[in-house]
Amino acid sequence: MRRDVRMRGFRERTSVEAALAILEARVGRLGDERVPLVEACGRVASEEVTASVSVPHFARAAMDGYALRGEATFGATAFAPVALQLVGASWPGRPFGGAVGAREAVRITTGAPVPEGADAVLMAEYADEEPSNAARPRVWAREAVPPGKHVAQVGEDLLAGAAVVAAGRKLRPQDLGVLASTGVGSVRVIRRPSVHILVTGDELLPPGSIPEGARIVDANSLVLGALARRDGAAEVTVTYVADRREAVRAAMGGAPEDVVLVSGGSSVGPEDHAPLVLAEIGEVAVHGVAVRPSSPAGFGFLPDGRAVFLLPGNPVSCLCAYELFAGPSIRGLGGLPRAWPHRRRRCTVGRRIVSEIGRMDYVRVRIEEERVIPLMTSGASILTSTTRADGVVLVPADEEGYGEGAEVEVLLYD
Ligand SMILES: Nc1nc2c(c(=O)[nH]1)N[C@H]1C(S)=C(S)[C@@H](COP(=O)(O)OP(=O)(O)OC[C@H]3O[C@@H](n4cnc5c(N)ncnc54)[C@H](O)[C@@H]3O)O[C@H]1N2
Ligand code: MOO
Repeated sequence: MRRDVRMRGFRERTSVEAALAILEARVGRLGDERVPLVEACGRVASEEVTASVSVPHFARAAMDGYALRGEATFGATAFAPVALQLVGASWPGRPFGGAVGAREAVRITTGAPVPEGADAVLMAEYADEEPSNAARPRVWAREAVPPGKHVAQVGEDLLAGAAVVAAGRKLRPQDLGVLASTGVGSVRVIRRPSVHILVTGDELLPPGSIPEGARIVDANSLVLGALARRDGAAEVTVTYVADRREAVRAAMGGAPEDVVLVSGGSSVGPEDHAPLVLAEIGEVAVHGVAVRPSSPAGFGFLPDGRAVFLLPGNPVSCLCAYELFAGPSIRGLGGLPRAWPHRRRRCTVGRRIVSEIGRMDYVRVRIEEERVIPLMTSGASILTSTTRADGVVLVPADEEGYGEGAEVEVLLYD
């Protein structure tokens, strides 16, 4: 779709739902790569991993004591202990080589292989060993142990063939431990997207500068970069682009990253080149959304299908447009859930939240004594409205806001 809305304004605006449906249909998951387990935490498994061996793969002692045949201890009590011949020892990594006979026992420590012939472990607390200088040392059992007692059977933790992680699993620290215990050293995970932030605006100075004259300091690249990393982006590159069409075209066309975020220049002013350039080199799918703020937001696609997001320059609009459209797409590319990652809290409206039918509203709110208070703010250039707020309430297009006492869900900023 080619259209130049500059200085004409938006005739119609796309609903947020329709815009999201386009993104869902067109921005799929990236391919996968193999990474060593030490780098796999937080990554999303691209395929199911099954255990090729059981864990443990040998029966092992769960207590320090004596491996024996449970039957041999039947009837043993503190008053009538049963004597067993001590024939050796089994240590973790250094098993007992022989077999345990009917009235024999082997000294064993936790984690050591239970020798052939033995089926139970008598805890050291219930045994008395004869001094080791005895010719044929014996151990006295003061308690009976049934067969199986204190023996971890083969596959008790995990059976060979069982699923260890499912495809789509965001790997937890303990997943890495289980994978390693089955002999796995690396895992296939979904690639994390790279993101290029194109910052337009001749008035902008890079972060770290002191604002002076008519020049202000770029805030959007920091906000966008941090949001993209939150959403799983691997690398984030920032480029400052002059408000000239050729410069915007060169930057947008030359970006090799998986996603391009354009900050500013998205609206209908004569210097708003980004939508036009995108239409020239690719396709504008949406420009102008029924949402406040960030109504001039849009997005489209480069010829190879990579998404370009047109984010309004006003900092709150930029943040809002990112959260609505770019965030779900970046998460989706990396195999993460598209839904907003914010914690949510249900609260009662303490002061009326005003909205307009026909557009979604992104309302910054404070939570005071569990009551939701919308921040009175004059516009989308007031970035401190988002630092003073505890979170945001999204009012759908078919709601006229919420009256005092209504229950709403707050998406928390922290
Ligand atoms: N005739 C119309 N004018 C405007 C409309 C409209 O519908 N019709 N929409 C307004 C709305 S809403 C917004 S939002 C802005 C969006 O415009 P742009 O995306 O073209 O943004 P800029 O003009 O480049 O900048 C707007 C504002 O934000 C400041 N800015 C820009 N980049 C940054 C940055 N990286 N860090 C901090 N601040 C930034 C910039 O200096 C401007 O003050 O259009 C309205 N106009
Ligand atoms: O939405 Mo503009 O996006 O209000 O400042």
